[in-house]
Amino acid sequence: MNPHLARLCQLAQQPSRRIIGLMSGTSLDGLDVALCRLEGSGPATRLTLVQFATVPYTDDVRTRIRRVFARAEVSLEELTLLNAWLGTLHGQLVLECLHSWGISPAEVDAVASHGQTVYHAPEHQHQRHEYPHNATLQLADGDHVAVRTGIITLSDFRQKHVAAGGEGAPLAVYGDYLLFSSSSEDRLLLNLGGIANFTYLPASLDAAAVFSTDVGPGNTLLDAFVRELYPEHSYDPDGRFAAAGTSNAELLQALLDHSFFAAELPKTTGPELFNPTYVRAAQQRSSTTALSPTDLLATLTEFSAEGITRAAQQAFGPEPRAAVYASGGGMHNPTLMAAIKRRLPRCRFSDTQHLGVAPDAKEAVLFAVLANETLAGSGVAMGSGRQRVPAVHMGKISLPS
Ligand SMILES: Nc1ncnc2c1ncn2[C@@H]1O[C@H](COP(=O)(O)OP(=O)(O)OP(=O)(O)O)[C@@H](O)[C@H]1O
Ligand SMILES: CC(=O)N[C@H]1[C@@H]2OC[C@@H](O2)[C@@H](O)[C@@H]1O[C@H](C)C(=O)O
Repeated sequence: MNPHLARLCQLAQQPSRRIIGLMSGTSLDGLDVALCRLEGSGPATRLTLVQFATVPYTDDVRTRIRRVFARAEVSLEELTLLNAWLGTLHGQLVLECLHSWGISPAEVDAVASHGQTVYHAPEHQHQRHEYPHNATLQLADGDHVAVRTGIITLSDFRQKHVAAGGEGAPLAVYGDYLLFSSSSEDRLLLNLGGIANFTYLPASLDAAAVFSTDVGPGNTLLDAFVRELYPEHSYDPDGRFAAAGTSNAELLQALLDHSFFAAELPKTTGPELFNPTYVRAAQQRSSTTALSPTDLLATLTEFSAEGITRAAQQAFGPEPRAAVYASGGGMHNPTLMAAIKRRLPRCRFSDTQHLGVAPDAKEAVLFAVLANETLAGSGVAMGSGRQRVPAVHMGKISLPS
């Protein structure tokens, strides 16, 4: 028997596993590396975050990813080269993190690697009728991570979700449900990444009512315009630029004038739609092309907050009431957080640290949970409910040799 397969069987039967979750999100700020200890599986899962680091990307890495990122047309050569290069880079960054933590690769059971989304194409967005299905593409091939680290690697989690009829995202729902459900309160797990999304976890613990949805832009538009208007910054530091401006009602209205906001939940989106071209078209339509930089950023901040609010109202009526636990980089932007809180006055706000998981680590942790389910679980069933995707095990398995 292939010794790696024997090792896989052994892993599946162990009472606990050490799994490194890797996430490289739409903000391209770096690679999140979360070393987790997972006991059990399914609703009995117990997670301990042992170590966490965000390894910042160099300008060179960002530039290479941006050459293909969210672009409908790219060089096929570039895409091919980047896929292998990013896989090796992610593997190397895992080794460097382990070295700095004083942990040897042999002490890790598996890597759960999300890779880098370069194009997300739900059917409602691509509208290519000759392809009547959803699609999404993540780079950083798992074989390269496995060979570089010597650790069994699970990767490319989103394809199975698409194959089972989903949009390939948000996958947060499965981990959120297993880790953060509580019978004491209705919870909204709000992640403010490049794209914002939330997971609803009812106090009833009814799996059929649980769902996760993208709601619109989080930081992606803010980051893009800050980079253009203030080249020395990559994001609006503590929301200061937006706080110095005034939101423009006409532009906000034009930004919200898209079928995505009325589409049924759950739904997904990405920077393929919400990008500077989208904003400029809205500025043209609303005759607001001459807006000052701070007024533009104030409006984009309100736009993100309003997208979240509309999705919450769509799900729960005009006055949503829940305990909101924030995560993702946008929670460090007080102007954005104030705009969200103002619109959802009946919600109570805190962050996932209060649930035992550092907010910046949450997405990487969730991929470790997905890998744990694939290795040792029996499948998180949500297909009968609002999420409308049958239970599937996600992630392809790469052996190190
Ligand atoms: N102090 C801060 N002030 C304002 N914004 C901040 C601050 N710190 C982080 N951010 C925002 O958070 C972003 C990074 O967020 P995060 O790492 O959650 O994104 P991501 O994981 O790439 O996104 P996604 O979840 O969409 O894949 C930064 O680009 C910036 O917009
Ligand atoms: C296609 C893709 O990579 N989507 C990401 C992105 O970043 C945030 C939002 O858009 C979410 O839908 C998803 O990531 C998280 C981790 C998810 O799947 O839950």
